Amino acid sequence: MIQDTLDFFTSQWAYVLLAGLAARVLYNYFQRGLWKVPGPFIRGITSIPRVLSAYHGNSHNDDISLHRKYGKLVRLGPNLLSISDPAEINQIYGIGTKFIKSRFYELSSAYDDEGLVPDTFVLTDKALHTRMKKNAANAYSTNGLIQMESWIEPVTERLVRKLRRQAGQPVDIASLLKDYAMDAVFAVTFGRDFNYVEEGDVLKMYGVLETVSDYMAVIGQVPWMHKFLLARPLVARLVFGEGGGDKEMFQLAISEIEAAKKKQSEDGPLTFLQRLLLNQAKNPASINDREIMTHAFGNIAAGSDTTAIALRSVFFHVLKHPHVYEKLSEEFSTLATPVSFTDANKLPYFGAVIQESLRMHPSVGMMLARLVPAEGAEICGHKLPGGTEVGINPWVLHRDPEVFTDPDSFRPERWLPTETNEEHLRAMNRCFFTFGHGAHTCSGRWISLMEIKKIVPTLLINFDMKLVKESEYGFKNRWFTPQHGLWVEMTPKV
Ligand code: HEM
Repeated sequence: MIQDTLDFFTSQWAYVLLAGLAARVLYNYFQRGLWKVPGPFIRGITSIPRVLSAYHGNSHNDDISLHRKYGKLVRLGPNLLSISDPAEINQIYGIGTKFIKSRFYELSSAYDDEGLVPDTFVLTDKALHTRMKKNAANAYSTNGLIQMESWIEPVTERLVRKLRRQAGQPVDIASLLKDYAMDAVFAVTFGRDFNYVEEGDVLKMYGVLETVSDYMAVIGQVPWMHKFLLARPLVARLVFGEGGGDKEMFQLAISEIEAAKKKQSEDGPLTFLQRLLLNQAKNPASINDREIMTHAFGNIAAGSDTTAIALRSVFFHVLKHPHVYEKLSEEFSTLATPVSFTDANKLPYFGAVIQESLRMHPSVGMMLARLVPAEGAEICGHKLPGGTEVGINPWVLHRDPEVFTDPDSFRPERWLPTETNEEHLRAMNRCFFTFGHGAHTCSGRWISLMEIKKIVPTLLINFDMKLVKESEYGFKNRWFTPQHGLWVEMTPKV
């Protein structure tokens, strides 16, 4: 009997394979009642088109097109739904939400001898997440920020000096801005930097961060594969080398903590790290060394590429639109030098230019994915079962014409009360997703805004800037959306 069955399967293997495949396709499509959600049929049966879209670095445009065709809720994969509906923001991302981060984030989770490193970016444990948010809140606050500002000053001066040396020839500021952002985030975090602006990637971190970002973008669409890939120590060693990847960054953060502990003082402008050590000295139970290390490491991983992308977007859009350049230069003429964050933060047109540049080109190009809680949820009129992966992609929401009129046009004026009424402005601000939203909103938002608000006026005050070789500007969506080829001619003003 058994032999007969085996004989049947071996002689008819092609049909058996086809039947298995058909069963899987049907299961994918009809599973969990998601078949009623609008979207292309193929997206409901397999993740392959989604993986390919991510691989080609164009998933933001694919997602925008799908939403324009299918509406506010679109099925992007068998268990993956994209949402572009302001009415659903609170339910999914609000402070008290029951939705947690999806398995997508496991791909960037780091582990040490004690287990999962408690990086707020990946935590699904709400209590631990709240503790981590709280124990560094004053270091990320605008109050803490003013203290950290002076640490960025030497980095800003260094960049200006370098650009002066390169005057008269086209300079690709895309890579320079990345070096600047790296030095700046090191400077505010540790009170010292590694002179990326002059020396380049001395710590060999760019390759690691790029690999992680590429990996998240593509394998993040099929996160079950992670356990066969970088989650395996052997594979991680093959990709990053012995002791490579996050381990070296941890080590760096740990040695900075040890050094900072030796010269701890409340005097002078505090760095991010000193602020956390002070919190620990005042209330040892509130934060331990491992948590301090995690925050410091998180700053470098989360705060360099993202800020560089934002800076490139601001410069690209300003240089591409001469009337914006002119208006901005006029506003900057009121600023004293060196430019202070407090002064720059008061300029309304500059604020609008930043907001619009970050709307046009958010640093994160894929959905901020969450899991529907076990009891299920109703989203855009559809009852979704627990465990469905849902999320809003900043690129999609920012191109929603119901929220942002003429969404493909760069128009800073839309953010000013002279053009947009209070109610609509509130709605636009709620849909501004560049820094995420709610419980997991970006902790370092003000650190990056401080960097932007200092370096943009500083460069435009010091140089006449002209965009050249515009066709070389572009980007691939790799979860992060890092642009390349921002060629500029810099002419010193004095
Ligand atoms: C323009 C620059 C930046 C952008 C566009 C940006 C964007 C984001 C986004 C979208 C998230 C939320 C991810 C999610 O919900 O899944 C996030 C989280 C985070 N960002 Fe940023 N970021 C920027 C700069 C920074 C900087 C400079 C730092 C640190 C110095 C930083 C630290 C963090 C941390 C720690 C989180 C995790 C917060 C949490 O989950 O509670 N970011 N960022």
